[in-house]
Amino acid sequence: RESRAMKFQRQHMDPDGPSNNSNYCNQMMRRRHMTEGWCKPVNTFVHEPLVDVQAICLQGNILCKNGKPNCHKSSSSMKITDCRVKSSSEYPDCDYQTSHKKRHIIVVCEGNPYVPVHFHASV
Ligand SMILES: Nc1ncnc2c1ncn2[C@@H]1O[C@H](C(=O)NS(=O)(=O)C[C@H]2[C@@H](O)[C@H](n3ccc(=O)[nH]c3=O)O[C@@H]2CO)[C@@H](O)[C@H]1O
Repeated sequence: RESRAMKFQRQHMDPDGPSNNSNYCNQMMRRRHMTEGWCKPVNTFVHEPLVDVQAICLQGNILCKNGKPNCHKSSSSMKITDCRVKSSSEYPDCDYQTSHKKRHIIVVCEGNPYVPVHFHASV
């Protein structure tokens, strides 16, 4: 059974990325198993060391949009890639728009150790 922390890493961590091609999302969304059963509509990959992303849980504690208190915003901006499914995309041929950005990210942290378990948003 995959832990929530490991699921976060599978879905959102790519420290060595991105390969600078427009097909990055199409490759990575498949490789990380987010195109099975459906094309996950939106997914962000973070191109920073895992320890830096884990450290966010000790940084800016903010209220989540759903009112829960366990969101944390990175103190610095981070290299990310937003993958957004194209309106023309038809399962199982999931086709994504790839957008490389530099943003502060907001993650949900939980558990002991207190680590990222969900990607909330980027700002
Ligand atoms: N405070 C909390 N405390 C504890 N748990 C909390 C809390 N809040 C949510 N969960 C839980 O998280 C789970 C989950 O899957 N949340 S999710 O919003 O749908 C994930 C989004 C994210 O994967 C992706 N996305 C989205 C935007 C973006 O820029 N980049 C990007 O990648 O799209 C997904 C859908 O938006 C769900 O079980 C919910 O109950």
